[in-house]
Amino acid sequence: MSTGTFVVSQPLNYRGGARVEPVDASGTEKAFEPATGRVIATFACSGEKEVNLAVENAKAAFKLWSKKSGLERCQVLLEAARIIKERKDEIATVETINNGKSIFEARLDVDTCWQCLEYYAGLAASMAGEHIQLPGGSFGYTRREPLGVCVGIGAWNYPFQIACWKSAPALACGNAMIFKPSPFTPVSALLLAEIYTKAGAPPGLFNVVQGGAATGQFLCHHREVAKISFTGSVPTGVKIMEMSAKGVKPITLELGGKSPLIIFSDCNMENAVKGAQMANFLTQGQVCCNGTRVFVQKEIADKFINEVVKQTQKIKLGDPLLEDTRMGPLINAPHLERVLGFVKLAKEQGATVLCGGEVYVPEDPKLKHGYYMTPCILTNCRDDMTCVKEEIFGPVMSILTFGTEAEVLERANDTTFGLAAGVFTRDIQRAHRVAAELQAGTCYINNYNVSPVELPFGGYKKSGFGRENGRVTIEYYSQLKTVCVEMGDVESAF
Ligand SMILES: NC(=O)c1ccc[n+]([C@@H]2O[C@H](COP(=O)([O-])OP(=O)(O)OC[C@H]3O[C@@H](n4cnc5c(N)ncnc54)[C@H](O)[C@@H]3O)[C@@H](O)[C@H]2O)c1
Ligand SMILES: C[N+](C)(C)CCCC=O
Repeated sequence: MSTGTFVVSQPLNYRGGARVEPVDASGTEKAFEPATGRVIATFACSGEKEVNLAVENAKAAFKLWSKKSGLERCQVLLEAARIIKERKDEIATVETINNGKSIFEARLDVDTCWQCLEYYAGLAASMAGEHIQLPGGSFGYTRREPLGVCVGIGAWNYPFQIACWKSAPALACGNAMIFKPSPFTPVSALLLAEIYTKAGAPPGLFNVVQGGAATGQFLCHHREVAKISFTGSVPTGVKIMEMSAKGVKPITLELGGKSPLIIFSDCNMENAVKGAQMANFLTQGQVCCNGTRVFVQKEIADKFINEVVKQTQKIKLGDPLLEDTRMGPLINAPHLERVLGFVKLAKEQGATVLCGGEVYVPEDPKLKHGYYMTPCILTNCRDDMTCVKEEIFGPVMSILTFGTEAEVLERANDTTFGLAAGVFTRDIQRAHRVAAELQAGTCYINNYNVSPVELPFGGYKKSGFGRENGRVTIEYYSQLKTVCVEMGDVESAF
């Protein structure tokens, strides 16, 4: 498949094990190919009736699935992981076309998806409660039980990955899921739905409903939805929290960030430069945990800046489906305008643009309506500038300098966000001391933005709560029942 050729003609909702059109479409949305600006799908948004039907389908599947043993659930997840691996190139291609990230990156994303399914398949088979001995031969035991119908709501930057990171632990624990992708990236979740069905999941176990805020609200308010896992911005996260409070529903919130990356003078310079690029330019900078506030110790600031600018200017930008491309277009025209607006404001507030920050028009004529910009590095930044305080969600790195460890820690933590942080140093004691002090859900030492599925991922402060990946996520998709067993007679108080 090449850029400029893909169109979706099949329905984009999935329920009861098949693609369907919503029964009560309320408005339509268009999905684009950011590389060309072409419309690749026009789809109907789901209304309340369609959401109700998805919940009914999910409930029916939950009845069957929740009775299965952990090993039986493990087998289905392993088969789904195997199919994802087998169809890796196809899934990555669809992701690249609809999101704009390079095919090189999209393939890495797909790896984190089948790995996630394999990981939770393993945990499904070993999930167990406890047995507790009580006086007189009585005893108690705990059962780890599923919650029921869970809702997943996703952002557009990692469409397939978000669907997998939510559904794999949910299904492993015995739940059913209804997933609502971002209306910007509706396509790849359907591939996951078909894969689960092919792998042996009962019809209705994993459903997809399309739409925007209104569809999301129907899902969140639904009486029979037991849990919501949300990935998106802080303002929407606040709304999700309000809706879940009304129904007393547990939620996981994976929200935005403005993470610090601290580079000490004793770092390995080559790795620090690579780390800063990993922290800022994956998926065109549209990454929640990006380390966009790059604090560099004064002694090495000039050398670091020269090197990071040199390496950034070499990044191959263009058609995201070409093998050697490393950065594609941003998600859409309004978002590109927004990111360019941040660069303009940064200049007005006194920052210096060392490279990039401009619209890029590739030579290939079919790409001329795409949403490209050159990766940008800002220096002469201050902590009070908008580019340093707000999540830009684009390829814009702000460099700040610092003197001491105490000073940089205070400045790094001076944010309402707390998703991630990073430190580059050769001093092993300092590395762990700094990681312990950073107020962030994930701290990287001498690397950035790697995502092993074995490690929990999630935020501190306004970046959210709850975790994805890792063993702990089982806690967020299950509940504990205590069974208390009397082996003697009742000693009544009356
Ligand atoms: N922490 C993480 O793991 C993580 C991962 C990816 C993205 N993000 C964050 O996501 C944001 C970018 O994504 P976005 O622009 O899609 O976010 P967004 O908040 O605009 O939308 C996220 C999802 O919520 C839905 N939605 C919007 N309003 C809703 C409502 N009132 N009720 C229910 N659902 C509603 C949208 O349709 C979409 O599916 C960034 O802030 C980024 O940092 C966080
Ligand atoms: C895979 N990453 C790079 C850690 C991103 C996770 C999801 C954030 O937007």
